[in-house]
Amino acid sequence: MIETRNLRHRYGGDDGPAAVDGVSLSIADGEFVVLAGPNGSGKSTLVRHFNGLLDPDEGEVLVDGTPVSEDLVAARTRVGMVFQQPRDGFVAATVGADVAFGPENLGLPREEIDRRVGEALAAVNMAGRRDERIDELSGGERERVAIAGALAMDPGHLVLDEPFTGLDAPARESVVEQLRALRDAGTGVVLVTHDLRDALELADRIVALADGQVAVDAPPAEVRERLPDLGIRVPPASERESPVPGRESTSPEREP
Ligand SMILES: Nc1ncnc2c1ncn2[C@@H]1O[C@H](COP(=O)(O)OP(=O)(O)OP(=O)(O)O)[C@@H](O)[C@H]1O
Repeated sequence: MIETRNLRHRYGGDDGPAAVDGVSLSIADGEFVVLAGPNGSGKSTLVRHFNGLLDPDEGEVLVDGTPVSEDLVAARTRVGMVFQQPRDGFVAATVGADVAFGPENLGLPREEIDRRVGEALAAVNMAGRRDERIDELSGGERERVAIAGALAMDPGHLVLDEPFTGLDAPARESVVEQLRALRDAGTGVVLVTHDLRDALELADRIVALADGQVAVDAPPAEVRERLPDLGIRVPPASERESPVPGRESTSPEREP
């Protein structure tokens, strides 16, 4: 369980505007939450509190009932993060070495590290590719390696911040499939996006931010009509129900 209680975050000291402005949320184990909202609404700032990458100015964040500030290691073990455009986020040259980095830092025995790396790569359809160089992979494959790196920590919740940015339609579809499989295996997922094309049918719940506050928090079916008013693109029903890979490769609202 991830909980925020009246969480407030200001960049630039006490006088700065609140990027996250009094957010109270509970995310249950195994829940698939899509965190939506227009550019600058506070999504990335909010999720960076889930494992202590940022400190609250007010309020608190708890993971499994323990304040993140009291046990940073527990929060980071329990909540895995995959950042936007992971191109710069890799720490090793090869797939296997990169995915092993987190478990190695936990000080786990070599056999356990190997087991975790194998399972994590299998979960993202990258089994047998440990020795490949990351700089020779496609964007979608890199994204999957980044997800595997987070999975190797055996997290209860996986947080992905705009994982579809820069991916073409087949690569997006592949990442969506991995997320669906994770959800079905019981891993909680928090998917940050301002574009719901790929996400709506996966979500148990949509949380939409506006100006750092929760504007909507409800199951997808209940919120569809309200999202466009918040600047959130909602796919037409036909697009959601029968996605055709390759049909669209750009979105006017996607970031450059
Ligand atoms: N490091 C920073 N320093 C100062 N202000 C920041 C910083 N990071 C974000 N902000 C500001 O905080 C607000 C929320 O930004 P945040 O990145 O959390 O929003 P977001 O919803 O994730 O946006 P996007 O969809 O563009 O990624 C914005 O006004 C942004 O300009």
